Order: sequence, then C-alpha cells, then structure tokens
Amino acid sequence: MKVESLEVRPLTKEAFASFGEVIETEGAEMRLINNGTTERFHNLAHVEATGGAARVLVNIFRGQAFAPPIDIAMLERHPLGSQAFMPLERRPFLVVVAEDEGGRPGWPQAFLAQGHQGVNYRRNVWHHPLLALHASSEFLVVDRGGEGNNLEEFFFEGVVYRIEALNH
Ligand SMILES: NC(=O)N[C@@H](O)C(=O)O
Ligand code: NI
Repeated sequence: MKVESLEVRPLTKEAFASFGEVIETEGAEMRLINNGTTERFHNLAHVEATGGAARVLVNIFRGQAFAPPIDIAMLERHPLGSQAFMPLERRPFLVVVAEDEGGRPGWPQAFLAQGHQGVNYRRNVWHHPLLALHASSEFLVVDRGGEGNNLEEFFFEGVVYRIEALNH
C-alpha cells in the first residue's frame, strides 16, 4: 500500500470556495434584528435538497475523536443535496475534500477548521465523513432527506493519504 503524505492547511473561504462555504461570522453580512438586540449573520451557506420527496434535515452528529496519524482511505459525496457541519462545542475539526476527476476524487485536500468555523459541502462534493479532533464532539448537521440514494463512496486503491500532523 502506497502512503502519500497530506499537508493540512488553515480553512479559509477562498481556499474552500470550489467545495462549498465556510460558515463563520467573520466577513459575513450582519443585520441588526429584534429591536437591535440580536445580530443576524445572514445567508452563510446555500442548502440544496433535490430529488424525490426532498426535504432539509437538521441533525446532531456526535463524532468520535481522531488523532494523527489519520489515514484517508476513502471519500464520499451526496449527489442529491448539500451537507453542513457546525461545531457545537467549539473544537477544531478536520475537513478533507477533493475535486472530481471524471467521476472519482482527485488528490485530497485537508483543512483544519477552527472551533468557530463550520463548512457546507456543496451538493456532490467529495469529502471525508466527519473527523472530530481532541475529544468526542457534537456538530449541528444540515443535510438532505428524501427518496433515492444520496451517498456515493469511493475507496482509494493501493494508496492512502496520511495526515501526520495538524500543523496549525
Ligand atoms: N453518513 C452521514 O450521514 N454522514 C456523512 O455523510 C458525513 O459526511 O459525515
Ligand atoms: Ni457526508
């Protein structure tokens, strides 16, 4: 099995732009509402839910903690809807995505999300299932329910992509 080293970069809107949105208050449009008592950080992510009986689901995922070395052996995608993860316990977590190359993921890209950042994977974007860090952590997850198969998985053959350190 070939082992390729994967670097981890900080999660930024710009770096993540081709995969979806970064959910954070920084740089967001803020609207004062509720008679000035509440700041609304408006329209942070585009939620997509397509296909038969499509509806938007609000979930909580409690993810077990991963620690380096972390091997990325597979990625998945959801052809019928987007999927957003927002940390509820303000811990950093790992985001691994890849561009699509002819129906399979290209070289994975790893990002370290800070505890105040969430991500929204655009519909059909290759990503790794939840990778919580440091301790079991809960996330608010907004994704798609409905008919049909909304999960496509790809298992790399002969290679794993290893994250040796979280760097940041
Ligand atoms: N399967 C599931 O609901 N979770 C994954 O899609 C994930 O990205 O964690
Ligand atoms: Ni997913």
